[in-house]
Amino acid sequence: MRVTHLSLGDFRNYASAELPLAAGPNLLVGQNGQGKTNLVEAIAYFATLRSHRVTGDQALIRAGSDSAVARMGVRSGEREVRLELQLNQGRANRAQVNGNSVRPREITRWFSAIAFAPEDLIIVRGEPSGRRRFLDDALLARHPVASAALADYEKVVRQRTSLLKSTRNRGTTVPSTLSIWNDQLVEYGVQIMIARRELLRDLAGPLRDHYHALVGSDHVPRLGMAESVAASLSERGVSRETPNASELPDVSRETLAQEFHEALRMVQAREIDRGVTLVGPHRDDLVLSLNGLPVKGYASHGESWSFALSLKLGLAELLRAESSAGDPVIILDDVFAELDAGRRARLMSAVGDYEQVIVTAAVESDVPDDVSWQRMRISAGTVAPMERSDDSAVDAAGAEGAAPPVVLTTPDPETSVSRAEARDDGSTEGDSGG
Ligand SMILES: Nc1ncnc2c1ncn2[C@@H]1O[C@H](COP(=O)(O)OP(=O)(O)OP(=O)(O)O)[C@@H](O)[C@H]1O
Repeated sequence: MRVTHLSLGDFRNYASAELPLAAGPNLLVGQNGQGKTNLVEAIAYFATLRSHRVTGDQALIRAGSDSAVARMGVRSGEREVRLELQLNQGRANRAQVNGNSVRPREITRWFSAIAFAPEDLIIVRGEPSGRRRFLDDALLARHPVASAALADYEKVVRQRTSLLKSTRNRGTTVPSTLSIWNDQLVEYGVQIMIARRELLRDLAGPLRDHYHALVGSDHVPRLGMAESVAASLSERGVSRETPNASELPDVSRETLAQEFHEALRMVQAREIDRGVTLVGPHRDDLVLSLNGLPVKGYASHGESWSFALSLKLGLAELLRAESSAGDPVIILDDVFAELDAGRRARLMSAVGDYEQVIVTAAVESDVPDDVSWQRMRISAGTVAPMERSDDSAVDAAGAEGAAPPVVLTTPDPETSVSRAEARDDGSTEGDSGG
C-alpha cells in the first residue's frame, strides 16, 4: 500500500500542509526543527493511533489550537480510501473512512506502516514498557482486531487494580467481584500472551536475517519472553518454565489459563497488600539477546541500533508476507545520519523494493544518492517539491537562520473537507487515541 497524499490542519507546527507522496522512495529534506518528523509522525499515527515520540495526543495539536486534523489518501492495489482523524483537546477523538464516521481504532484496519526513528533505541535499551509497546504495536499491525483485546485487557487491569486498592484501604475481606475480574483478566490476558508468543516465533527468523544483512556478520540475535505468570509460579517451584527462556514451550490456551489463575491465587495476598495487579502481560518483558548476552547493558551502540532496526525490518517483512493489502509503508525518520556508508547502502537495499518508503534527513548527502527519490523540501512548516540541484543550497545554508523558501502546495480537492465540516458532521464519538 502507499500514501498518495497527506493533509494537515493545526497539527504540530503546521497551520496547514499538503504533502503529495509518490510510490517508491520519498525523501523529505530540511534543516533541523523544520517539521520533517512531524509529517511522518502524522502518517505513522494512522497505523498505531499513537505518536512514536510522546504519550498522549496533546503535543500533536498545534499550540494555541483545540484540535488537529490529519487526512490521508491510501492506495492499496486498485482501491483508494480517504482516512481522517481529528485529535481534540479534552474530548474524544474522531475518525472517518471515506467520509463515514468510525471509531478511531477502526482506522488501523485501513493502514499499515512500520516506522523506525532514533527513539526506537528504547526498545532495546530502555524499560520493559518500551518493549511491551513494540509488541502491542506489532500485534495491532498483524491483527487489527487485536486492538479490542488490548483495550479490554487494559480496562480490566485498571478496574481490578482499583478494586485491590479499595480493598486494601478499607481493610475488608476479599470481595467476591475479584474472581469476576480474575476471569476477565485471564481471558483477555491469555489472548495477548498467545499472540505475543506467535509473534516471537514468527519474528525470530526475519530478525536474524535482517541483522546479518545489515551488519554483515554472523552474530546471533535472539528473542524470548519473561512472562510474569511463569515467574510467579516458578517462585514456588510449580512452573515447568524458566521465565527468561529464549524459546517458550508450546503450551495450550487451557494450560496457560490454568497457570494464570494459579499465579493469581499465589499473589493475591501481595496484590491486596500493595494495591497492584502483579501478574499478566502488562508486567511481561521481551527478552533480547545477542550472542547469548542481554542486549541491554552489553551490546555496543551500533549493535543496539542494528538490533532495533532489524526488529522493525523483520516485522515489516512479516506484515508484507501476511497481508493481502500490500506492503506496509516504510518510514525511516532521521536514520541515515547514524549509519556508516556500508550500513546506509545495506539498509536501502533491505527496503528498496517496498511499495513506498518515506525517509527524512537533515542533510541530503546522508542518504544514498543512487536511488530515484521523489524529493520534498520542508522548511518552516512549508512543503515544496525539490530538484536534485536544490540539495547543495540546503546543505550549504547551515542549520539555523536560512530564509525559508516561499512555496506552498495547493490543497487536494479530493480530500479537502474543512475542519468545521469535520467537527459538525455528527461523527460518532469514538474512543480517544490517547
Ligand atoms: N504542538 C506544537 N505546536 C507548535 N509547534 C510545534 C508543536 N510540536 C512541535 N512543534 C515544533 O515543530 C518543529 C519541528 O519539529 P520536527 O521534530 O518535525 O523537526 P525536524 O524537521 O524533524 O527536525 P530534526 O531534523 O531536528 O529532527 C519544532 O520547532 C517544534 O518546536
